[in-house]
Amino acid sequence: MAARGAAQPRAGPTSPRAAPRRPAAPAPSAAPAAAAAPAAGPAPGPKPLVVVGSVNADLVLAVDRVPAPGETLAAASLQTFPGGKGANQAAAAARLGYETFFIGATGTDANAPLLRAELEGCGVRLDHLAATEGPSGTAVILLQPSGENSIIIVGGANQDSRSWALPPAAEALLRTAGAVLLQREVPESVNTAVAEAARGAGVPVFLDAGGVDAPLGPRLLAAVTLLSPNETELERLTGLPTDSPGAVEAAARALIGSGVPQVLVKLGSEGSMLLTGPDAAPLRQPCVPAPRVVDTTGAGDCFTAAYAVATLEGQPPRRALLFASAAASLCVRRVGAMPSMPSRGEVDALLAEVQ
Ligand SMILES: Nc1ncnc2c1ncn2[C@@H]1O[C@H](COP(=O)(O)OP(=O)(O)OP(=O)(O)O)[C@@H](O)[C@H]1O
Repeated sequence: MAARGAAQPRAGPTSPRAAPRRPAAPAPSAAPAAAAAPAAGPAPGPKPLVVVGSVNADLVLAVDRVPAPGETLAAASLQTFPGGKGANQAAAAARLGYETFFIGATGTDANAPLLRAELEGCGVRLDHLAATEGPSGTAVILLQPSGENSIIIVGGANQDSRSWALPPAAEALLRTAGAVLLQREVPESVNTAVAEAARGAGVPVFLDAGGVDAPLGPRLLAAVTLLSPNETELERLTGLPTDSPGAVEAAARALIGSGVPQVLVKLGSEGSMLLTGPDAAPLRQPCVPAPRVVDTTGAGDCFTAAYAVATLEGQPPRRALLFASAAASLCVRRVGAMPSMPSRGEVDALLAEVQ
């Protein structure tokens, strides 16, 4: 199975990027309402989305098979793709036209400029993208003819503590964001510190559960506003089965019972399910069918980011679920992770078609 956030080889060139635009509606926040702006001054703008997380170079080697110990094999091709769940989600949100900052770090290797350029091309604000001496996060993917992947991950800058000594301006950004979006490809201590800082300032924290197969610490869980696992992650986190809609709901309720205010479960082609509280009925959203599913890599990242954007724009939960499903449906129609994130225009056009 592909590493979460790892890109697959893509056939075509990177799709054209739309310039980010400001959202139409003001972003809701758990923070106390700000004092009204003086009549003569400019109205405060919508608050940005801040994504904190990983950025990777995915090196895809096409091989006949995995080499045996001591054996040297030739690869038929080598392709390098930008990836990492944090970068994928930042790219998805920016492509949807919402002002999005990415806080993370590349290394100082030859892949760093590629990663920076790809994020920039998607319209992501990189004011707080660090360059930590050493390798960038890297996934070496041995892609076999059967489609099976064997993967070696180099944490690189994503796991380097020097990447996470955040400057005061980045910390201030976290406290004034509309929402903070996290995943699990950086150290848990980083996620916990970021989530606590944001939550302490009244900023909603969305956590995508993908990235590492390990329990979530109680401090992180306590600081999260919305947790979004896929069904495998939900099963691992709760130890409960997720093999039927009823079982998924029961497992999601178990997470709510452990203190997480909202749970958004991604169910692949089965769609998604949102629980907004212990007594709330589940909101179920079928997927928006794709005429041809080409590559589901990054669909979960696209979905979580799109849901965060819709929420920041003030869309009610049911509408936000549909918006995220439409974005993810477009994502699975194209190859790759970051290159397959749809533009706002594409999502609006699909929504107009399916409504
Ligand atoms: N075959 C499909 N057709 C249409 N939409 C899909 C399909 N597969 C996934 N989606 C959409 O993408 C969303 C997220 O997909 P999925 O549940 O596979 O996330 P994930 O497991 O986190 O994915 P990944 O790890 O590949 O990023 C689904 O809730 C659904 O809306």
